[in-house]
Amino acid sequence: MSERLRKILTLVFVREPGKILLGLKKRGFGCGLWNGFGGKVEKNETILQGAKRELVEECGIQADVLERIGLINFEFENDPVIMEVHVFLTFHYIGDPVETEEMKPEWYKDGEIPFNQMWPDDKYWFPYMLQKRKFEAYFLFKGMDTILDYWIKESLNDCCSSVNKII
Ligand SMILES: COc1nc(N)nc2c1ncn2[C@H]1C[C@H](O)[C@@H](COP(=O)(O)OP(=O)(O)OP(=O)(O)O)O1
Repeated sequence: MSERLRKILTLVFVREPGKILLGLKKRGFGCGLWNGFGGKVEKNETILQGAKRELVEECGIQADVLERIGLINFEFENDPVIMEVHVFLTFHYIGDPVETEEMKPEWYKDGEIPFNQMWPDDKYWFPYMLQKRKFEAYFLFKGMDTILDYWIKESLNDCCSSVNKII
């Protein structure tokens, strides 16, 4: 997998005890689905900087400390690009969530997460993230709705990625 083209993205979850902040994506990739906050890492920024920037841009929340909790590689059938998504978590943040052009934020209780309006992979790895168990995962999609193959393991390497990045 290391020789494939990769798009590097972030995905950030803001937590309160027993609650999680999700955003309804209002445009672009994943439009109409609830998700964490994040996006493409830009040139000249680290993955962590990208994660913090996207959190501010998408819901107005500033988090100085983000814990890297997961790494998910997504592959879409007939698409040569691997999406490498770095998942972060924070309980420490400044500001109240605000609606932006890209996301409509809302708090959900841990037991009331709307998996039927989320990416189909989420129900597999959310339990790790909610329990603060570091994980790595891989999903192969056919279209946007069907998972053809996947694995999850409870561990997370320090190193990030690979050759042939496109960001
Ligand atoms: C395929 O399964 C996915 N599941 C989940 N939960 N999240 C995913 C999946 N695929 C991508 N994502 C995440 C990763 C990012 O946080 C966003 C996509 O970011 P986007 O393409 O919107 O990036 P931006 O830089 O914000 O894009 P624009 O500014 O160009 O709109 O979804």
